[in-house]
Amino acid sequence: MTGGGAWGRVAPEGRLFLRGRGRVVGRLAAWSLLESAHTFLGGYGVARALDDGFLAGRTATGLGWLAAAGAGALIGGFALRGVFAGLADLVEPLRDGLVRRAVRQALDRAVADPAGAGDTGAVSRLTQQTEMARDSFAGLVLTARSFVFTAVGALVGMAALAPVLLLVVLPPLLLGVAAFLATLRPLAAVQRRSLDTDEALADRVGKLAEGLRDIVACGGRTAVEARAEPLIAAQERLARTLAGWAALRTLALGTAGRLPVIALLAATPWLLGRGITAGTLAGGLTYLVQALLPALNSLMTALGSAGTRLLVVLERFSAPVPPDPAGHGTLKPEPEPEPEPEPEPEPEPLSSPRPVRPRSEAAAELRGVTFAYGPGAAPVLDGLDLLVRPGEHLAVVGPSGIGKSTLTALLAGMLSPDAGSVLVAGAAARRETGSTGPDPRRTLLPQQAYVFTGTVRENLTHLAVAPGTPEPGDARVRRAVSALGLEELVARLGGLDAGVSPRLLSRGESQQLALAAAYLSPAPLLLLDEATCHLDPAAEERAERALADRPGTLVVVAHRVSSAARADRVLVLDGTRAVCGTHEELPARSPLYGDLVGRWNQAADD
Ligand SMILES: Nc1ncnc2c1ncn2[C@@H]1O[C@H](COP(=O)(O)OP(=O)(O)OP(=O)(O)O)[C@@H](O)[C@H]1O
Repeated sequence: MTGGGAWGRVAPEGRLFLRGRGRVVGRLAAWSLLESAHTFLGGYGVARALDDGFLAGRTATGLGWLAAAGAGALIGGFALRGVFAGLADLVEPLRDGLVRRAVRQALDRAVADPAGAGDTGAVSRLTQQTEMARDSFAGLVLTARSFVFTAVGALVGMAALAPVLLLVVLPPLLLGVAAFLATLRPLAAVQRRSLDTDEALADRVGKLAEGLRDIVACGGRTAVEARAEPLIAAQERLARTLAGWAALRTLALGTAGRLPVIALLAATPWLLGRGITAGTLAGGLTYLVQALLPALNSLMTALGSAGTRLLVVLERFSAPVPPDPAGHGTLKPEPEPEPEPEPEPEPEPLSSPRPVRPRSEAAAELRGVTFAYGPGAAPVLDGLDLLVRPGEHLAVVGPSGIGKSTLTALLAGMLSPDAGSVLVAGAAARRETGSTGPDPRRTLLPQQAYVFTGTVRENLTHLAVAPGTPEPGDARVRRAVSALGLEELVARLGGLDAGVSPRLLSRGESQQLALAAAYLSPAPLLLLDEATCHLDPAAEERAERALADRPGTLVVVAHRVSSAARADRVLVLDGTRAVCGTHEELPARSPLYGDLVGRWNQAADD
């Protein structure tokens, strides 16, 4: 929406509001007229005091005229009292009307979307924004009225002193005011867009912050950055535009405020030549410097700040209430760029130009790894050796808190060992600081699945998006969906290009989407840290088999014995001891594993 559009919606309502309040406006105008008398007397008194009094040697007359000007100031003060009383009658009904409207909007939204998060902006509209509108409106009425009646008093005064003064003063004054007024609409439009973009950015960054750990762990930085960047760039552009308009406004203010004074001073010899007296000149300057310019200054400041603020706030109140199942409020961010068309032909999984491990080396290796969370803490892993073969499916089991997640974090390069080394594809596991984008060597899926607001397709392919690598094509995405058995879920969500709202998904459904994303990831090593814990045994089996069949190595932190039984080998963590072997041979070598299997079988028999 543009500022012009906002104005178009707000202006008729504003006219309607004022039309119903003719008497209040009339009372305000009457009090303000008294202010004009004050302005008139200010300049006229000075001119007469000089010409008829002090310069003519009649000091008493001069003092008399100055006293008259002073009395004008008293009248002005009295008038202002009446103005404030009238102002309350105009401003309070506006506030009441806005409060009523905010409540109606919140109710309408709740009725339109009973399952939604509700109108989250209603409280702000009811409190802060209503007060903001009231203050801005009061300030605007006060200054606009003051300017109009001061200008009337000053211009009538100049005309009474010598109409030729108007010839000199009016052109620069009108030029500056016109230039200033011309900046108002574009400025409001930019401010409105800037506010929208700022809110959209805050919304997006807030959501990203919630899943930051998972984004880093899953190597989703590039995909996430690609989505936030257009908003940041738009905000930067708007800030520059705003600064440009603000500079123009300052220039206009300077023209209207200072140029008439300079013009009057520059025209002094010409004016004196046409019989204008020193007192008349002093009176003209008094009108400009003491009345017109301060009033103009206040008006422009109020219009520039309170005016545009009022426009933006009122526009929010007059916004229709759209059904918003995602609960994102009524504001629209800058449109995001259309996604690039999908390149064809599509590459096969793992055949991307990224680093591919040589077949001969270990997929991952721990050599004498010791790790503790802190210098004084007991080590979680102590001298652990482990070699994960290329293409192997390894399950890690052990009691809660034994160090399974710590092990996957070391393999994911998120932690560094205190002693020993961790290698992935033959190189140190630690990710280089500053590296961005999906990790080309491995993908870690934590228990808390990362699903973001975007399309189903984006949620499935974000781990496969990297600079220089084409996105997976439709056929590959559908293969992943079918391998994981997600056809029904994808259909229910509305297809690959339908939007996903993470809060509407169950934890199991989120995990299934994340698993499909891992399936499409080209990284040769997949690390699943209880990433199937919200799936039923059948869905878990299907997912694990699909991921194990995918070219590459799979390490799974298993929370069911059935999951371990499917793996090529099982690593049992038991205290600081670790035993590794096949599901069949392990019960004889690890009492803990034997116990686990025994209890599992018994539960199955029951
Ligand atoms: N960030 C941390 N700071 C300090 N201690 C930690 C931290 N993370 C884990 N620990 C501790 O390290 C030990 C191993 O934790 P870890 O999460 O690796 O175990 P786990 O086997 O994965 O447990 P679970 O099966 O419950 O997830 C636990 O005692 C845990 O309390």
